[in-house]
Amino acid sequence: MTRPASSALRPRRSVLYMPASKERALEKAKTLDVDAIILDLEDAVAPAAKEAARAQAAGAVRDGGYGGRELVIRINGLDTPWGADDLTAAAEARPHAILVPKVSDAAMLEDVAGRLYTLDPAQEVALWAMMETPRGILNAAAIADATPRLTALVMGTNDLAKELHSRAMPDRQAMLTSLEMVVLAARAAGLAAIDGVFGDLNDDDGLARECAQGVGLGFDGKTLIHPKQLAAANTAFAPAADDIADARRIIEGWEREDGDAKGVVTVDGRMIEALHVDQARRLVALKDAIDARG
Ligand SMILES: CC(C)(COP(=O)(O)OP(=O)(O)OC[C@H]1O[C@@H](n2cnc3c(N)ncnc32)[C@H](O)[C@@H]1OP(=O)(O)O)[C@@H](O)C(=O)NCCC(=O)NCCSC(=O)C[C@H](O)C(=O)O
Ligand SMILES: [Mg+2]
Repeated sequence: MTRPASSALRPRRSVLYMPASKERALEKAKTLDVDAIILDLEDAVAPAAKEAARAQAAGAVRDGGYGGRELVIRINGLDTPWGADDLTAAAEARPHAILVPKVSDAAMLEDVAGRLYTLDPAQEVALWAMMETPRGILNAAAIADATPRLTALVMGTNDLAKELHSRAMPDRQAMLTSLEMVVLAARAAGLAAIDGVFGDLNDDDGLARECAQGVGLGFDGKTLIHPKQLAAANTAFAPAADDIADARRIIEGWEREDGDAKGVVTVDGRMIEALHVDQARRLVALKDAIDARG
């Protein structure tokens, strides 16, 4: 089985949550410089508003108008009164992906994938998994391999901190093991890895530091909660101009020196092997994908 088309390399620098109950936010998202949008039916929506939010999320996806932005609906868990109907409505609306909350083991995701198969046998809709429970983190590798529908793992650092009984610490020290395990699992299975949210809307320096840390850990992008956070993530997770120029020099040097035949060459005095060329090509492809999104 192949992965859904939305698993192709695409920018996920900025992934913005919005409560699907907020019509104004859904409309505003059409104008924002954002790579992906999560229409939330779960924790940001009060129980009394769940059904209206579900209808509004499905309607927004069906009506479109979001251009090249990736559209994701976060459903409620299948163990809640809303989860099964959310899954049906989301699958029928055909977003790029459905985000499953609080995934604790592979069986949970297999269950969702099994139900989704009857709703979307052509497998157009991908699955994303929230990594936000201690069991989920411990099972990260098995979750990442649970179904070919899965294309991204998303950190849920708020729920995880709650479950761990951990405290906010400098540089997210209490989260580091979990963050690294999720990046490891995602990379081993060829999935995207998206970092958790930064909750303080007035701390621009803190957001920039946390984005830089996410880049360093290997994440593809960051989940966000407000439009004012977009620029920081778009900048931090995009390849820098110097890195792109360097990548192009590596690719050109490799081709000029016939690296495929030699196995190893030097470019500007540096040893270059095929792995460096792969890295360089990935960076250039990401930059092209960002430019193509417009
Ligand atoms: C945090 C907010 C509740 C703040 O709302 P508000 O005070 O209304 O913001 P502003 O007045 O500053 O809004 C200015 C304009 O921007 C639009 N807006 C605001 N937020 C969003 C958004 N997220 N997406 C799109 N547009 C947004 C407003 O409509 C205003 O527009 P205009 O009228 O044209 O000027 C609010 O930002 C918010 O609800 N954020 C999202 C909260 C959310 O979705 N939370 C759930 C995900 S977090 C989570 O669960 C993580 C994970 O599971 C874990 O465990 O860690
Ligand atoms: Mg959560």
